[in-house]
Amino acid sequence: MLSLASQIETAASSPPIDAGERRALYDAAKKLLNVTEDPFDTIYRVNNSPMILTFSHIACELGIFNSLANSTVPITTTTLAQSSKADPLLLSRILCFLASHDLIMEADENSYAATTITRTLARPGFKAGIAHSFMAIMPCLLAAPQFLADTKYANPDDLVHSPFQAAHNTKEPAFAWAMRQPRIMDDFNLWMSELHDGRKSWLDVFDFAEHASNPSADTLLFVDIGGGIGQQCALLKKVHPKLLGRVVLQDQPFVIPQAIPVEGVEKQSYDIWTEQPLKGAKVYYLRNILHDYPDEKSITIIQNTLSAMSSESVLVIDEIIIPNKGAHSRSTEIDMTMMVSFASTERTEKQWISLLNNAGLKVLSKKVYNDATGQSAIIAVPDCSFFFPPLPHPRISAVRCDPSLDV
Ligand SMILES: C[S@@+](CC[C@H](N)C(=O)[O-])C[C@H]1O[C@@H](n2cnc3c(N)ncnc32)[C@H](O)[C@@H]1O
Repeated sequence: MLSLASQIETAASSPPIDAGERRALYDAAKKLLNVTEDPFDTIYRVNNSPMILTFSHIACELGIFNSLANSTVPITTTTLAQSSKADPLLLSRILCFLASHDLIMEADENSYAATTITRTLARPGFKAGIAHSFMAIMPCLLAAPQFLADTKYANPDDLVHSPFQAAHNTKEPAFAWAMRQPRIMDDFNLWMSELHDGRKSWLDVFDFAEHASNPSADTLLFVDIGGGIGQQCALLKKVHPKLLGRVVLQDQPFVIPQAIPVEGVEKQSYDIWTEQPLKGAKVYYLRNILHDYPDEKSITIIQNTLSAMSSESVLVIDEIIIPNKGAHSRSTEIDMTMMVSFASTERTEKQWISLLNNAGLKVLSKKVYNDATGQSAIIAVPDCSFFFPPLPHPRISAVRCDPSLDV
């Protein structure tokens, strides 16, 4: 055992560079931690976990991670107090806490330096993520126990009656409320951009060009329904710059003006509770929309889209699929966030299939593109057999004969 401990020490002082090797070592170390943790360590870790978020947020606001990350030499508490304008005594206590949790390194008495974690926390998008979690989500988590007790532990499914409304003292849905909070929206958008920037996306697992099959300039190529500020339209244009056809971003009237300007992307105000006005697009796309709503409302959104689909159309649903067994903590954490802030849900594979079938869709394929979160592209078309008289849909007839494609 001693030799294993010293091997771990060696690995810690010189971690592998290869991403795969690092991940394997990290996963193994986590397993080891879980089985070796002393009960007192467990209870203190659980009890005090909100402190990490709280004081990381405070340190971000004071610019501590940035100052350390930008310096090649350790910085004293006095200098950090001068640059942050915080009381040196207060700051010394916060720095001591951060160092004890390895978020920064104690180089000497009252002197600190950056670690890999410090540099991570100094990234603008990650800082924004911390601020968003602290200011928007944490109050909902605090309100959740009383809210769930008051509602007799019913599964929250009303987006204007969730811990969010109790926490933020509002009657509005979370998004409508957030739109009037510039700091929250700025942090959220920055955080979402950082989360998805340069990472795998649905376009890595869905062959858009093949599906579009030689579009012309006026082909309605892509409609991103509830597409927010238009990151996926921008991504599509970046990945397929030469593809002809119309790319349309749809969202609420107050969101559309905030969309990022991208040449060739049309913007349209559209309300998802009404029939889709753009008919016969090659690809309709819903990303992180259905997880905001319970099944009944999700079915309405899907059917409003379905009514516009032609035999050439597919619906791409870009959402987390939680495996029926063995979910990753990243996806269950997002599920809890959905519960407390939108009274909504991430869905398991079984729940997705049931929802989509009930909405009159047939799933052609589902492809996971982020193993940790289970974020996936679900490709679906109208299920002709659901309708009477049946709709002609060439893709369906082929698929329906091949039970191996059933997911
Ligand atoms: C969780 S965000 C997802 C945004 C984007 N699809 C993405 O994945 O980044 C939900 C989006 O749905 C939009 N939305 C909410 N209610 C809507 C409505 N009634 N009509 C159209 N869009 C709506 C919001 O404005 C927001 O942009």
